[in-house]
Amino acid sequence: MTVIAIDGPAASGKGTLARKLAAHFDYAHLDTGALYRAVGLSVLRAGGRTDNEADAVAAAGKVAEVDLTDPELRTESTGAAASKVAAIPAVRQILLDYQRDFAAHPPGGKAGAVLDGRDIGTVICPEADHKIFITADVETRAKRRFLEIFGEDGAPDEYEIILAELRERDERDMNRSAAPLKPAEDAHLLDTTNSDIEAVFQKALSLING
Ligand SMILES: Nc1ncnc2c1ncn2[C@@H]1O[C@H](COP(=O)(O)OP(=O)(O)OP(=O)(O)O)[C@@H](O)[C@H]1O
Ligand SMILES: Nc1ccn([C@@H]2O[C@H](COP(=O)(O)O)[C@@H](O)[C@H]2O)c(=O)n1
Repeated sequence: MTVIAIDGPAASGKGTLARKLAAHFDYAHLDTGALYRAVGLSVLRAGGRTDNEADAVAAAGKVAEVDLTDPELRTESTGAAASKVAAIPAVRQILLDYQRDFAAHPPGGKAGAVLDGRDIGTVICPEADHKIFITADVETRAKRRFLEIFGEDGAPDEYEIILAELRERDERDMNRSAAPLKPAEDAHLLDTTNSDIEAVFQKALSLING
C-alpha cells in the first residue's frame, strides 16, 4: 500500500495537487479538511458553538451522515468553523481512525491513497511513503481563492475579506496545541507562489518518483 501525504495551509493547492496525483497513480483520495468542515457546518446548523467541546464532539460522532458534496461545505465561513472545531483534541481523536483506515484500506481496492490536510505527515500517517508540504504566500493564496469564488468580477473588498480570513485560519491552525499545521521533518517543501498547477504537479511527480 502506498500512501502520499499532502499538507499545507488553506488554499495552498493541496486538494488540486492531491486529486491530480490520485488520478495519475489511480489511487484513492481523501480530502481530510472536508471532514472538519462537515463537523463545523453541522455544529452551526444545530445552533451550537464551534468552540464548545460537547457540541463539536456530538457533531463529529455523526460526520458520516453529512453529504460531503454539499456546496455549503466549501465557503470560507465553513472553513473558519472547521478550523475552530479542529482545535478540539476530542474532535481530532474521533476523526483519526476514519482517516487511518482510509489510508490502510483505500476504497475501491486501490493500491494506494493520497490524503491531504494539515497533519497527515505528522500525525495521521507518519509512515507515509511520500510527504509533501505545499505552501504559497498568503496574498497569492487569497488571490487564487478570490478568483475561484468570484472569477475576474470580484470587488477589491472581497479580496481583503478573504485575505483576512486566510490569515486568521493560518494563525489558528499553526498555533493550536493539538496537531498544529507544520511540515513533517521528512516532508519535501514545495512553494507554489510562482508556479502554475501543471508545474506544481510535475515537481511533485519528480519528488515522488525520485
Ligand atoms: N499552483 C497554482 N496556481 C494557480 N492556482 C492554483 C494553484 N494551485 C491551486 N490553485 C487554485 O487555487 C484554489 C485553491 O486550491 P485548492 O482548493 O486546491 O487549495 P486547498 O489547499 O485544497 O484549499 P483548502 O485548504 O481551502 O481546502 C483553486 O481555485 C485552485 O484551482
Ligand atoms: N487534516 C486536517 C484537515 C483540516 N483541518 C482543519 O480543517 C480546516 C478546513 O480544512 P481545508 O483543508 O478544507 O481548508 C482547516 O483550516 C483546519 O483547521 C485540520 O485541522 N486537519
